[in-house]
Amino acid sequence: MNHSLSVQVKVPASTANLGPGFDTMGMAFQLYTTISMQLAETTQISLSGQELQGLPHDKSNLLYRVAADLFTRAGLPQPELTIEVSSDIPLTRGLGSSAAAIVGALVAANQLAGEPFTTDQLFALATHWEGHPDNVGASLFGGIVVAAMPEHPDEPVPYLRLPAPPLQVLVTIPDFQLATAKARSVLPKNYPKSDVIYNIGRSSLLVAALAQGRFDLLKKAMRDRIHQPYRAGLVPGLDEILEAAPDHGALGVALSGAGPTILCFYQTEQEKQQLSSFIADVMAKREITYRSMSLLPDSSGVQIDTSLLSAID
Ligand SMILES: Nc1ncnc2c1ncn2[C@@H]1O[C@H](COP(=O)(O)OP(=O)(O)OP(=O)(O)O)[C@@H](O)[C@H]1O
Ligand SMILES: N[C@@H](CCO)C(=O)O
Repeated sequence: MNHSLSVQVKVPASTANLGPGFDTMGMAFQLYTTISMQLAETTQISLSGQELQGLPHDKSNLLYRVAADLFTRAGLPQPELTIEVSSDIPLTRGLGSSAAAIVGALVAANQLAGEPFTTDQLFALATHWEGHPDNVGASLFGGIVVAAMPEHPDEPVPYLRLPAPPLQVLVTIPDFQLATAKARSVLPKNYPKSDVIYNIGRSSLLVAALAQGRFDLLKKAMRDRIHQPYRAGLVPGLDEILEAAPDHGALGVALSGAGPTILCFYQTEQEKQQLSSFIADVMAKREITYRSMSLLPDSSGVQIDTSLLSAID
């Protein structure tokens, strides 16, 4: 355990699924949560920024629980920690806030614990906490990560990373929260074979299209029958935007993660303007307030900055 180390990590937001790649594909964004962590006499958690309002300041905070679990798994005593966190990632909106928190807490705690775990082991731990590898993989490695759940909990997460595509993303973030657990509770237990085949075809095509830069295929490859149709009832306007955004400038369109954020890929300013006014019309018809952001993919994944406290004292 390194008592004199202070570590700061900067973790990107992410989108999951990209349409058909349910629980399998993630892409990181240049929008970040920053976490500083050091060993202390008593645990203190300070949160700054609008996005983190209402989260707990005690040991029930997700960041502390994840960090403390890493210490236990490393055979170390429960730590007392000073944690400072600030975030620009909207909470519970489908932009991977929980994945960024989990990845940040694991990576920071691993540094303080003397790096007992490899990055691939941290990926497995993050997947265990989040329940699926898509958002956490993107936050950890950056770019696009394609990953599958391991067949046994002790096995590594099989994954491949693709470079971030040279595309921009317009995210439409409705002014309401949608917890992942709720958005998963509306999904059926079983699917018709035709829907499963539909999604296998499209997610395979999507990975190949992204790998070869064939962005003309995104419109067709990003369609989905496994989760978006069931979640449409929770996200007003989603159906219409999924259907018509490609006719209004989108190269491809999907629900971001579990929603309610909707993402559209675009390349030119003209496409962005066209999309923005189409989405404004759809949302106005349903009286849904929202904010938009233009985001770029992140290629770096989690970034670690360590300093010895004695050096800065
Ligand atoms: N920085 C943070 N510190 C502590 N807890 C956090 C932090 N960020 C997120 N969380 C926890 O994660 C919850 C949100 O997780 P949830 O999976 O519902 O949404 P999301 O991760 O933003 O969206 P999605 O998984 O669809 O991309 C918050 O309610 C909070 O409990
Ligand atoms: N793949 C997950 C992402 C949200 O955590 C879902 O769609 O439920």
